[in-house]
Amino acid sequence: MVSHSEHVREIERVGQGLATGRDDVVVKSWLRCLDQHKLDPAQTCEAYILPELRLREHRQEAEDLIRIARSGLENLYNQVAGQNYVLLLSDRQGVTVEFLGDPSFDNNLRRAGLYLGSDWAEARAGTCAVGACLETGEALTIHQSDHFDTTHTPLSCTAAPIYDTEGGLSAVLDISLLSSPILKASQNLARHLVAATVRRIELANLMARTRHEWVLRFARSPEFLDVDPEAAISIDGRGHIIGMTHGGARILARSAGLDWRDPQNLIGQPISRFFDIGVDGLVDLTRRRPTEERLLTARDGNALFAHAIEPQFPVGRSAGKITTLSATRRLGGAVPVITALEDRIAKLAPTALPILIQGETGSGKEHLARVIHDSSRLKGRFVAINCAALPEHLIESELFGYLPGAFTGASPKGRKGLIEQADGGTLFLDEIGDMPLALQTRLLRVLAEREILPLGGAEPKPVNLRIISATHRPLQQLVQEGRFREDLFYRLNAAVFQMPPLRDRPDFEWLLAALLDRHRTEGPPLHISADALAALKAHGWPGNIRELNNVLAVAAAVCDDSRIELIDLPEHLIAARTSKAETSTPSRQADDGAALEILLSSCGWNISEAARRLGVDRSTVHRQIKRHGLRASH
Ligand SMILES: Nc1ncnc2c1ncn2[C@@H]1O[C@H](COP(=O)(O)OP(=O)(O)OP(=O)(O)O)[C@@H](O)[C@H]1O
Repeated sequence: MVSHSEHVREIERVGQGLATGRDDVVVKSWLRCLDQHKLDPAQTCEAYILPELRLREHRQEAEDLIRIARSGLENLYNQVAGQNYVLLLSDRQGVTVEFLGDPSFDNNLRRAGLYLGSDWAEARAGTCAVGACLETGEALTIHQSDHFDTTHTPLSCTAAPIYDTEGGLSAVLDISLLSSPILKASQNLARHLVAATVRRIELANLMARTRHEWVLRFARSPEFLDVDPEAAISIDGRGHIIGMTHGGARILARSAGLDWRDPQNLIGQPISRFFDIGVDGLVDLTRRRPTEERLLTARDGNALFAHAIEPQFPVGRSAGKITTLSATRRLGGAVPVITALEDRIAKLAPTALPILIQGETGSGKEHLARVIHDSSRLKGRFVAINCAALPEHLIESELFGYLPGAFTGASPKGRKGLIEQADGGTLFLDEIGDMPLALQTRLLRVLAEREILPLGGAEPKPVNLRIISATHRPLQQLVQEGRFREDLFYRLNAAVFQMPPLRDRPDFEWLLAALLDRHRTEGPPLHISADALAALKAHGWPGNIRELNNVLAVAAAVCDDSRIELIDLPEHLIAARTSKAETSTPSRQADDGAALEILLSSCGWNISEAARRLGVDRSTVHRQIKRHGLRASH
C-alpha cells in the first residue's frame, strides 16, 4: 500500500505531464481533478453522505430507475453473495439512490461512503469509479490507489453507465469492495457482471417504455437471441428509431459510421439507414420464423441475429393510459394508406366531431370506431348498435330506453336505452344506412338537442356523447333517393373515414400476423407455409378481414404442429391456388367477384353456407352476387 505522501507526489507528477503506469482513464480523471475540479491531492476528505431530506428528493427523482433496476441489482448481489461486495446505484449527479450491502458492516460501509446517500460526483470525491464513469460514459475500475483522495484508497470499485432509451447517461451501477485483493485484474470478473446487469436493466427499461412499439433485439449467436440478447432498439410504426439500449446505440452507430456519443444522429432515423430492412420486414423477424433464419445485415456489412417483438396492446381501455399513438397502431402496418388514416385519427379522435366510416363489410369499420374511442380519452363506454340487425319495432326501445309500463311486455323496471348507456362515451351506429326513416328523425333530435326522451317518458334527459356511424352503403345516394335524411347525413359525416377493402391493403401480412396471434393457443406461435400464404394473398376476400379471420380460425384449429399448410385452408382457396399455379403465379389483384364465385361454387351456391364462410349475413351475399352480376353455372 502506498503512503499518503507518495500518492500525493505521484498525482503531482502526473499533473506536470510526467508518465505513470496507471490506466489512461485514471490519468485523465486525475488531470480533471487537478485542472477542472481544482482539488488538492494533499487534502483528504471524508465521504459525503447527503442529509435525509435531500436524499429523499434524489430517490424520488430516480423512482422509475430504482424500480426497474431493482431486480437486476438483487440478481447481481446474489451472484456475488459472501464476497463482501457492495452494490450502489447512483443517479446522474453521482448520488447513491439504491444500495445493497451486508448489514453487519453497516458502520464501516457508511464511513467509507459505500452507502445510501453518498455523493460520488468526481468534483467532490475526486477520482472514483462512479464519478469517472459519469464523466467518461464508459465502464471502468478504479482500484485502490487509483483513487485521487487517499481516504478512498482501501476501496476497489467497478462501475458501468446506464443509458436511457434516448442515449442519455442516466445512472451508474457500481460494485465495490471495502478491502480488496491487491491486483486490479481481480476486478475483471466484477466488470463483466456489472456490464451484464446494466445490459439487462437497459433492456427492461426499453421494454417497459416502448412496449407499444416494435422492439428489435440483437445477438451475435442465435442461441442467445431469445434468452439473453446483447442489445435492442425500438421502432415506431413508420420505421423510425425511437429508443435503444446502449448496446443498440453502438450497433446503430457502427453500422452507419457514426459516433454513439451523438444519439441525436441515431434517434428518429429510419431503420433502413442501418439495416437491410424496413418496417414491413420486421414481421419476418418475429418468433414465427426459426431463430437461425432471423438474420439481418447491417449497412457496414456485419450480420446479426435479430428478434422482432410486435407492439403489445392492452386489452380495452385502462384509465387513460393508452396514448393516442399506441392505440392507433392497432389499425395496420406502416404503409402510407394506413399511416395517413392513423394521422387523421390522432387529430380527430380527441375532438367531439361525429365521424362516418365507410367500407365494405368486414373491412374493420367497428374496429376503427373502437380505436377512435380508445384514442379519444372519453371516460364513458363504447356502445355499438347494429341498425340493420335489430327488428324495426325494437330499435326505438333499444336506442332510447323506456320507463316502467311504457308498453305491453316491457320490463316492470323500465330500461336504460343504448344512447343513455353511451353517455360520456361513444355511440357506434353500425349500418346506419339501414335505419328506418322515422328513427332517423328521432336520432336527429338527439344530435341536435343533446337529449333523449325514453319511451313513455315526459321529461327529456341530457346526454353527451360522441357519434360514430358506419355503413357499407353509398349514403349520399340514399339521400338522393330520399331514403336517408339529408340533414341527418350532414350531421353524421363531419369527418369521413374510408376503410380500404382487404384485397387493396398493402399491409396484408401485418393483418395476417395480428390475426394469427389472436388464434394462437398455448403452443408455439403459428407458422404459415409459403404455399398457404400465396393462396391467402391471391384470394379476393369479399368478406374482408372478417373472412380472413374466419379462415385463419379454422386453419389454426385443424393444422398440425402449429404450421398452417395449403391443405388447412378452405377448398375454394385451395382450388383457386391449384388452378392458378397451373397457369400463372398468384397475384393479390384477384377480383373479389371472381373470389366470391369460386366460394359460391365450392359450396354448391348454398347462400347460407357462403354467408357462414364469409362471416356475413345472407343479404350481404345476395347483394354482392347482384353487384358482381354472378350466376350459378348449372
Ligand atoms: N386492424 C385490424 N387488426 C386486427 N383485426 C381487425 C382489424 N380490423 C378488423 N379486424 C377484425 O376483423 C373482423 C371484422 O372487423 P369489423 O367488425 O370491425 O368490420 P366491419 O367493417 O365493422 O364489419 P360489418 O360491415 O360487417 O359491420 C373483426 O374480427 C375484427 O376484430
